[in-house]
Amino acid sequence: MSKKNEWAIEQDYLTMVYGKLLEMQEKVFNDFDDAELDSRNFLKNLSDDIRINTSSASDSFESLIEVEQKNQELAQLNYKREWLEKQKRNIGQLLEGPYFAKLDVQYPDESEIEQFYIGVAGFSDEDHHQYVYDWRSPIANLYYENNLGPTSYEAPMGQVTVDLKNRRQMKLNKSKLVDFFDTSTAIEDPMLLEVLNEESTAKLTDITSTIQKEQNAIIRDTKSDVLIVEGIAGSGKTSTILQRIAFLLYRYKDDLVPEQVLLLSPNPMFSKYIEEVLPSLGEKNPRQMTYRDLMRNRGRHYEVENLEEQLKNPLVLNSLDNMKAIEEYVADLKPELMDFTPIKRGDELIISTKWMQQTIMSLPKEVELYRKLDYLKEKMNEALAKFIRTESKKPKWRDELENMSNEEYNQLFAKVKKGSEDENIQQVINRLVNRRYSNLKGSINNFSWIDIESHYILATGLRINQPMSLDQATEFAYLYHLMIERRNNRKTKFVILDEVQDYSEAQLYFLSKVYSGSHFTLVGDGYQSIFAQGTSFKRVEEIFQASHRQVKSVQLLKSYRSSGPISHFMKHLLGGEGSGVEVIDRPGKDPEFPQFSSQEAYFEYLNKQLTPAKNGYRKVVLTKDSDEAKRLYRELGEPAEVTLIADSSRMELNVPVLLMPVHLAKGLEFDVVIVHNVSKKRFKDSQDLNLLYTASSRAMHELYLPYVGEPSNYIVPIK
Ligand SMILES: Nc1ncnc2c1ncn2[C@@H]1O[C@H](COP(=O)(O)OP(=O)(O)OP(=O)(O)O)[C@@H](O)[C@H]1O
Repeated sequence: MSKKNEWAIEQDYLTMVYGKLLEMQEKVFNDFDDAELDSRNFLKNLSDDIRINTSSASDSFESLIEVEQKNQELAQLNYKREWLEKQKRNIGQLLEGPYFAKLDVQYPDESEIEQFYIGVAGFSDEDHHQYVYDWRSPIANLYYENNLGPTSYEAPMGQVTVDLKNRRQMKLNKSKLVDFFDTSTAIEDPMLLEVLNEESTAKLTDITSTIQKEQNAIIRDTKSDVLIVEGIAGSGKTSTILQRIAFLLYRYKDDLVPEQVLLLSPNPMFSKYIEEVLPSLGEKNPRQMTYRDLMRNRGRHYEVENLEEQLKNPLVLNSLDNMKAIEEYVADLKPELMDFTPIKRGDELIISTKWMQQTIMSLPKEVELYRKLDYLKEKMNEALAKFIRTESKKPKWRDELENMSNEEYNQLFAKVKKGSEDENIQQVINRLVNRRYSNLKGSINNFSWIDIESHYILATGLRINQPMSLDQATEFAYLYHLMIERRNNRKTKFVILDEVQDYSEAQLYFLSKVYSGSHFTLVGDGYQSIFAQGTSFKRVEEIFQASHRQVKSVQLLKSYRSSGPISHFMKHLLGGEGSGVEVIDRPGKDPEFPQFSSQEAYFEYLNKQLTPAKNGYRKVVLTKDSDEAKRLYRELGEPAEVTLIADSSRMELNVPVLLMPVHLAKGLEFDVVIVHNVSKKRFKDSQDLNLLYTASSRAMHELYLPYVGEPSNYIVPIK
C-alpha cells in the first residue's frame, strides 16, 4: 500500500480514537464532579448521622460499628475520586497525542494481523475495547525490543510467540497525524534523532516514545535483586531509572505504592530537576531525598557535613573497617555493659540507670539485645505512666491550676469528659501532668536514654566530630541500627540510587544491610566520580554480592545528550576506541579550544560569551569548586545577566546564563557549556580529568574549553 493510502487510514483511526477520547473525557469530568459532590455531602451529613451512644455497652458497640461503616464508605468515595482524577490526567495526556507507535502482530494459527497502538497511558471504552495500550503493558515490549519477524513477549500467562510484521513510529499532534516511520524502512531511529536535536529544558522530560533497547531491558528488569548500571554521561541513566519507577508502579500496582520506593539523589537541585518526569507519566513521585538527608534524619542532634565540606574531605581508607568493628562490638555487647542515661525532668530523677540495668538483666540470656532494649522501653513507658498517676495526686498541681491563665485552663478543660466538679478538676490535672511530662515519653520512645555516643567511641576508638563526616554519620547510624532498630526496613521495597560512584564503601554497605529486604537499582559513571571517598563499580558489585543477592551488572555506552562532535571528544577523554563508547553521529558544532595569553583577554572573551543566546540556548560556565565560582563571578564584575549558583540552597536553573561549580551541575544538562580555564596547570591529574569529563558531558550542542597559557594535556592531542 502506498504511504498516501496508509496515511489516510492512520488519520481515520486517529480521528476515531480522538473522538472516543473526547467522549470519555466528558464522562470522566461529569463523574468526577459527581464524586466530589458525593464526598462533600457525605462529610456534611456525617456529624448528623453519627451520634455516639454510650449509655450501654451494646449501644456503644453499635455506634462503633456505625463509625466503622462510615469510615469504609468514606474510603471508597476517596478511592473513586482519586481513580477519576488519574483518569482525567491520563486522558489529558492522551489528548496531546494519543499514541506514538503501532505494532502489526500475527499470532500463530491466526490469519488476521492484529494491530496494537502504544501510548503513554492505556485507553479503552466502556465495552472494554482497547484503543491504546500502555507503554508498560507486556505487548509494548515488542516495540522497545525492536525485533521484526518471529519474536516473543512475556505475558502474565507465560511467554507468547508471535510474528512482528511491522513496527511503526508515529508522530501526532493532538488529532492530527504529523508523520510516521516504519522500522523496516528506516535505518536510523528518526524519532530519536528529532528529539535529541531539540533545545535543552530546565527540567528533565520523559523518554517514553524513544526508549532504546538496552534502556528498556533495565526498565523492565524484574528478576535481579540488585541491578547495577554503569553508563557514560548522557546515556540516559537518570531517565531510565525514572521510567523504571513508573514501570514498577504499573507492574506491581496492587502491591506497590510510591512511598515504598526510595530514590536517593545526589543533591537537592537534582530532585527539582527530575520532579516532573513521573507526574508526566501519570505517576506520583517516590520518596526522594539525598543520602545526607537520610543520615540527618538518623543522626540524633548531630550536624552532618555539607556537600562542600565533603568535597574537601580526604579519602578515609578504613571506612568499611569501622563498620566491621561496629558489627563485632555489637555482637559482643552484653547487657551489663550497656551505657544508659537516666530519665530526668530538670533535677528530678524519674527512672534511674540502676533500675534500667536491673530490668534488662532480669531477662533470659538468649534474648537478643535489641529485643531486650525494646522490652525495657515498654517497661520504662509503664514506669513513667505510674509515676504520672502518683504525681497527679499531689496537691501542688491544684495550686498550679489556680495560677494558670484562663486560656490554658480552657484548653485543658475542653477535652475533659464532664462529670462532677471534683472529677473534672482531677481530669484537668491529669492532662496537665501528662503534658508536663510528654517530652519524656518522646525520649523514651526514641531511645535517647541509650548513650550511643559512648558506645560509638568504644566500638571505633574515634571521637565524634562536629560536623560529622558523612561516613561517620553512616557508622553512627549503623551502630544505632544494630543495637536498637535491627528490624529490616520492610516498608521500602525498592531503593534506587543515582550517581552510585559517589557513595563510599561504608555508605553502600550500610544501605545493603539496612535495606536488606529491598531491591536495589544502582546507576552511575565511574568517570564522573567527584569525591575522594567514592567507590569503584567492581567494589559496588562485591559489596552487594556479599549480602547474598542476585546481582546483575549492565553497561550503557551511548550518549544521547551530546551532539556527535561533543560525544567524540568525551570518547577521547575516556581513552578513545578502547573505552567502548559508541557515538551517535548526529551533526553539531565542533568543541572549541580558544587560547589566551593574558587573564584580561580571557575575561573579555568570557564576558562576551556570557550574554544570553539569541536562539534561546541555555549557557553555563563550570568551575572546579564553589569558591572558584564565587571568585570568577566577582572577577567578571558580577554581570547582571549571569546567575551564580555557589551552593545547593539556590535552585534557579531556568535562566539563560549560569555560573556554577561542576559538582552542582551533576546530572543536569545545558545547550552550551564553557569550562573555566582548562590550562595545563589546572587540569593535570586523574581527579581533574574526571572533573573535565563531568563538566564537558553536560553539553548538548556547544562546548568551549578556553585556557590561559598552555592547554591541559587532556585537550592537547585533539587540538
Ligand atoms: N532513549 C532516549 N530517547 C530520547 N532522549 C534520551 C534517551 N535517553 C536519554 N535521553 C536524553 O539524554 C539526556 C541525558 O539523559 P540522562 O540525564 O538520563 O543521562 P545520564 O546517563 O543520567 O547522564 P549523566 O550521567 O551525565 O547525569 C536527557 O536529555 C535525556 O532526555
